[in-house]
Amino acid sequence: MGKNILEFRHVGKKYGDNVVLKDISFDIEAGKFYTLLGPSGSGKTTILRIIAGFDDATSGDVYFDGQRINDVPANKRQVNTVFQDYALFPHMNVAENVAFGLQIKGVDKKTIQERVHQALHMVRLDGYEEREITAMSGGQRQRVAIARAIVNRPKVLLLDEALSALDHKLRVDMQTELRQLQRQLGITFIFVTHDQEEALAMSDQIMIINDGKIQQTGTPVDIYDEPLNHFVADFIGESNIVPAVMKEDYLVNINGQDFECVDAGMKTNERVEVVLRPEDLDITTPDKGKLVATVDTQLFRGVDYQITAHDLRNHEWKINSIHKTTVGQQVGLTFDPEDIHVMRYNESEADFDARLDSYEEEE
Ligand SMILES: Nc1ncnc2c1ncn2[C@@H]1O[C@H](COP(=O)(O)OP(=O)(O)OP(=O)(O)O)[C@@H](O)[C@H]1O
Repeated sequence: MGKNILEFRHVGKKYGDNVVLKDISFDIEAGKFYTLLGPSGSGKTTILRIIAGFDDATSGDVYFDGQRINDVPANKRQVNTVFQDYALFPHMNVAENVAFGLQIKGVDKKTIQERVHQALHMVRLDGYEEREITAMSGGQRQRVAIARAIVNRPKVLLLDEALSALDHKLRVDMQTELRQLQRQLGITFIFVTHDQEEALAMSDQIMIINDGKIQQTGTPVDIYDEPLNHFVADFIGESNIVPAVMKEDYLVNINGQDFECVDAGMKTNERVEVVLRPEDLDITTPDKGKLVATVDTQLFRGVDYQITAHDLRNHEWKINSIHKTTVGQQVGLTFDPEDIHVMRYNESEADFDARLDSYEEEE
């Protein structure tokens, strides 16, 4: 484990009666690329604002490099922010925009010039010093905004939906660039997005937030393969999420049938949810399938077919397969027991039983 640059301990935030963050604790390791991922209104920007010092936590403690910083003003923190709209000064040229923060701090002219030069070089904008902001493209403005933030040599760079104003192609290019820049600079990036593909592609660690609570923190692979709860499994990628009951440590009853699974440490008769990703399911003949289903839709996607099918209990399954089917065809669904991911069920038992009942009644 590396050193923590930032720690939240039981941080809560309220605006009036509106509870926006609920007892949030996490550690941010120095030099890594973190992504805060969650739906609109989940509290991502609020976390960034508390880190930057633009907003106060209502309760709890925030530590930066081991020091409590709740009362340290924004301009005294070693943190810079790249905003969604970049917030550049339109009446200044590129170099003046990047130099602004250093001028405010009273840094001497020669040093400013050197550092502006360096910062523009880092974002591959050498030679653009005199260019007016209004004569720069969206992607170039994005780079100026990043240069303006890194020129201060912050220990942590916060990026709030920093790529969302760019078109798709440029956005994908910038994802690679940002990732390279972070490695080159070796500073901690905390990137906010509601785009899961962006989060999976860029991050060392993803923190999934919903409803003011951290739902799960982990590497992209952890989050995708081992979601902790229904929200995470549903939010990241496509999933089949099915209520099920544990029979033994390694046996789970799905849809009235027992399936071997990896021992996930659940109790016998525990109510669980099972996640099977569409790419983990495949199509075979009905006699060879673990489940029998009827194809409802099929979409050709170049590399494979995206298929939906309903089983004998009328439950819908999403399958990605290289095997072509026809709508209305009866097929078998296969999967490898190792790909069954079992999750603890967080809702009340009554809710679960109602869901299981309705599922079984569909027969
Ligand atoms: N200054 C404020 N006063 C009152 N409520 C606020 C204030 N700022 C944010 N909120 C509320 O706090 C909640 C979380 O907002 P926040 O901006 O952190 O969400 P977010 O996850 O960043 O969303 P988005 O992806 O839409 O930017 C929202 O319900 C929002 O309405």
